[in-house]
Amino acid sequence: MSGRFITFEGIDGAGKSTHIDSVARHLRDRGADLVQTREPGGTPLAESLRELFLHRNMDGLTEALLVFAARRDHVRAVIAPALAQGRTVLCDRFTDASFAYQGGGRGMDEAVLTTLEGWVQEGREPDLTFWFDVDPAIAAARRAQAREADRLEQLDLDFFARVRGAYARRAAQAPQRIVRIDAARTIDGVADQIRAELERRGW
Ligand SMILES: Nc1ncnc2c1ncn2[C@@H]1O[C@H](COP(=O)(O)OP(=O)(O)OP(=O)(O)O)[C@@H](O)[C@H]1O
Ligand SMILES: Cc1cn([C@H]2C[C@H](O)[C@@H](COP(=O)(O)O)O2)c(=O)[nH]c1=O
Repeated sequence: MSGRFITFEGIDGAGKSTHIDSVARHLRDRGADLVQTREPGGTPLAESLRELFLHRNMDGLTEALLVFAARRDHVRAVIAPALAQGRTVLCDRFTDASFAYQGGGRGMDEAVLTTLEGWVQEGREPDLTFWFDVDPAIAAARRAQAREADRLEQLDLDFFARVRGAYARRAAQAPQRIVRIDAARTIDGVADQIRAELERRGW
């Protein structure tokens, strides 16, 4: 039996990383054999591409080609084998981020992204995606408290408003898969929403 593939999405600083470990604990306590990973990244090659992606200037198409190249290696080497073994994969970002950042944020043609998605994923997509939705100004304030900004995090609020809008459109297109989390709430309030969704699914 194929394992479950769960992804975590949202604008930078929405709070995804804060909650992935507790989702992992919740699922392990219920017997899941887990793989925790992230994008861009998750393999030595994809982590090298991540460093280039986060720190070198490039246009939207180059960004898309890099994240999908990293994804191809990650899917082949980590995600597909784990799912084939019946393991649960928790991934901090996946292809929804490409539609949100390169599509919504950079204005890339979605048809190009859809073609890359088809080549790279060969029909595989997440079973469940938690979309951490928060106002870009709140996310920016959280990031400013937490760390130095990387290349994308230095972009303005309009960029993140476009990214957020693209996530909202993706969620509307896939309401069974993409679950909106109100990430403006307290950390405990966000954790409650996630736990409720996992329990609703009996996971
Ligand atoms: N609900 C919340 N309320 C207040 N602060 C929060 C909340 N969730 C997370 N934070 C804080 O905001 C900062 C960013 O959180 P986190 O790193 O989890 O975001 P992220 O979505 O993973 O960001 P990125 O995608 O850029 O890595 C951290 O300092 C975290 O402690
Ligand atoms: C997968 C993916 C990611 N991005 C962007 C989104 C973030 O700004 C960074 C990753 O950093 P994080 O700390 O892991 O959130 O990369 C993107 O633009 N396109 C993608 O497909």
